[in-house]
Amino acid sequence: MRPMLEIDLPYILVDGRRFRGDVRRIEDLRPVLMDNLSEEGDAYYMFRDVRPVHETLRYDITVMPARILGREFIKTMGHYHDGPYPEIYGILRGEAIFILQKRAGRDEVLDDLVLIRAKEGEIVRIPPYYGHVTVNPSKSMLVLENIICRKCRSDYEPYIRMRGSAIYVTVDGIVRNNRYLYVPKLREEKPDKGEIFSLDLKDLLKLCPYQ
Ligand SMILES: O=P(O)(O)OC[C@H]1O[C@H](O)[C@H](O)[C@@H](O)[C@@H]1O
Repeated sequence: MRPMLEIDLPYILVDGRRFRGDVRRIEDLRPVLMDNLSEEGDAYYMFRDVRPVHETLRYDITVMPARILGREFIKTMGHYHDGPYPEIYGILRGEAIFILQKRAGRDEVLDDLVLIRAKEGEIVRIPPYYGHVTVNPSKSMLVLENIICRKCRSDYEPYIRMRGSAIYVTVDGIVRNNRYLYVPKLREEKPDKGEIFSLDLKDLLKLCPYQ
């Protein structure tokens, strides 16, 4: 069942419990943005461990108000995981574009690039070894839920070094990031229907391989 959620930034109430989020600022996003920007302010809010799932898994909520940064729609920093950890996202409110990419040995050479458009009531799975960025391409607030293995750490360095993912989602459409040396043809995939709390625990436990 989806959580009862009230948003009063920088706080949220999840099933009646109040949490204060960690804030990702526009200044933090600067190194991964297409355009050079002098703007400042809050970009998005990350609320971690806000509902129990299982001792090995963490459930987070991310709230990203709509905003345009230069020509780009607001997005997450982007990261790879430090091991073979998949991740599952659900869209609680709004619309999202997920950009997934898989490296072929070096940060600047990819062997897969995938775009997934998802809206409220849909699920997106991040496979092991895929880096991922989530964009809010709309005029409304995006609210995401995600479940991830507690052991998993995020590696932001490749996204900072490459100045974001291989493509940017802008008001003029998709723009290629020319810092990448080789990028395969962009594939578009569909999300699944559903909410992550309706998934089987057996399915969710696959998020923590080898335990
Ligand atoms: O870590 P970022 O690229 O900024 O993305 C933001 C989100 O990423 C992960 O999925 C975390 O589990 C979330 O807690 C976080 O809010």
